Amino acid sequence: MSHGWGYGANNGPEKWGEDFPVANGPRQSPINIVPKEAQYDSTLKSLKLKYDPSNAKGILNNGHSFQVDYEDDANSSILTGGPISGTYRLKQFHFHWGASNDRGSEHTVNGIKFPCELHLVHWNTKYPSFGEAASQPDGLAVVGVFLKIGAANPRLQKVLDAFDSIKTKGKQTVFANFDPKTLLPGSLDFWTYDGSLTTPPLLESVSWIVLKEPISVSPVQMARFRGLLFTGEGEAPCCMVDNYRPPQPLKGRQVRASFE
Ligand SMILES: NS(=O)(=O)c1ccc(NC(=O)CN2C(=O)C=CC2=O)cc1
Ligand SMILES: [Zn+2]
Repeated sequence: MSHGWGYGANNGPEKWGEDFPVANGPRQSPINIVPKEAQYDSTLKSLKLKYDPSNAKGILNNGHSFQVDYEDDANSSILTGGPISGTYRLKQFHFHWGASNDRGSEHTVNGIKFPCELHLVHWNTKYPSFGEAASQPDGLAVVGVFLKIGAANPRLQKVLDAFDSIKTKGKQTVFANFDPKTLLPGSLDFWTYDGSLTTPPLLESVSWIVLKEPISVSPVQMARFRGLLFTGEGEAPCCMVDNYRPPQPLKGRQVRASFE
């Protein structure tokens, strides 16, 4: 691709391998999760997420999604337990969604697509920085949460209310005092497998932790996600939708379940 990667016909997931050959690697993400083929692992610890809301810094439209960035210069917003060993720090969270409610998630369950998927991105503090960790096989841990159509989710409101300030690519605004734990479902039951970033550079450094229980989002709230733009101010507007990579080959990987 002579131009930057994206989700269009000329620069989308089917083309990423031209600039990022790891796209065809042995541990790519996302995947289709088949619960009946996941192995219950009683040695998996329960997930521990401890977030300090004051670590929230800002919210940014990066032209592929929007992300909420966190201060990560101390162990104040961390993930421990689950399949990982050691302490991983929250770096940012973001979402992937569809142009309509029949698609949008990256992971699927028995081939079912959800309209949206939340990713909470953490890096292993055994490495000096996110960038360093992102190039290591045990460098990152991403918690994935499915969103399903239902009642309006009041926990999303603060994020949605920031959209008017970050409509176009490159726009960002202050986003303070937000605890991402409020976005999690009641159960922390999860599936886990070794995978990758789902966007370029597609680095194979992610321990994926996908929660079984979805959270709700209303059709009106989903419509507001779709009001964001991939494009920058003054460019021909292109709605930020279908910013998801489809499931990738499992290539013999084992998916483990924290629950029976
Ligand atoms: N969709 S996903 O697999 O959770 C996924 C997660 C993360 C990234 N990339 C980054 O985090 C890039 N990045 C840096 O390198 C430093 C800050 C930052 O945002 C790409 C994909
Ligand atoms: Zn993501």
